[in-house]
Amino acid sequence: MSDQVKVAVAYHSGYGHTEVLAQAVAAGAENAGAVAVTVSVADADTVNWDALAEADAIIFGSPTYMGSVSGQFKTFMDASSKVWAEGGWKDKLAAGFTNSSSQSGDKLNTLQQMSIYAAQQGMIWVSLGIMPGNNSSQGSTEDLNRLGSFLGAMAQSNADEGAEVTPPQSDRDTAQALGARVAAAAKRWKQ
Ligand SMILES: Cc1cc2nc3c(=O)[nH]c(=O)nc-3n(C[C@H](O)[C@H](O)[C@H](O)COP(=O)(O)O)c2cc1C
Repeated sequence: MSDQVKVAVAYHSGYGHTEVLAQAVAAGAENAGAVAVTVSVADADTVNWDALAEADAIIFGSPTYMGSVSGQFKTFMDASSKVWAEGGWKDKLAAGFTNSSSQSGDKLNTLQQMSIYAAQQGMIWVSLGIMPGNNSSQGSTEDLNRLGSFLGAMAQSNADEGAEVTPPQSDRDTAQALGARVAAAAKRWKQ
């Protein structure tokens, strides 16, 4: 067995904003020494299940649509019931990120959904591990974790702007930090 940690980022993105974050998460994992791969789950029939099976950690990403994961992400979750039946992802690390247009937008529900899903799969949930930013007179929207999440990484994309502009750099950096944290945790977990 190779010592190098493998991190897979399993994500759906309808309009590209969450995809930018998926790439940031993967970059963060790679910067921390892991091999990272992004796996689109937009079409449950063509998901790269092998890449997910080979990973030491899977980081889930979905936009928040109607206060929960997107329909496509939920279809992927349901399609993974075969993996669940076989305990295929048991003891892998898991984490999550989400993005929506409102500051809250009920993103917490999406991360909770992902963490319960990971628990059902017998996975071990890794939190964001960054103190809340932008919550004092000294804070700013440029802070890491500017939306103050603990369970996973949250991002906010203005509804009238494309993924080349929004979410802002602070959210991309927060996603990158999540990828690095999971890669480091997976390295320790693997020893
Ligand atoms: C069907 C639908 C439902 C949405 N529901 C929410 C929501 O509950 N809360 C919110 O803040 N934004 C909501 N949005 C906005 C998206 O979360 C936002 O546009 C996000 O950046 C889309 O990410 P994507 O480009 O990766 O699909 C919704 C958008 C769509 C299309």
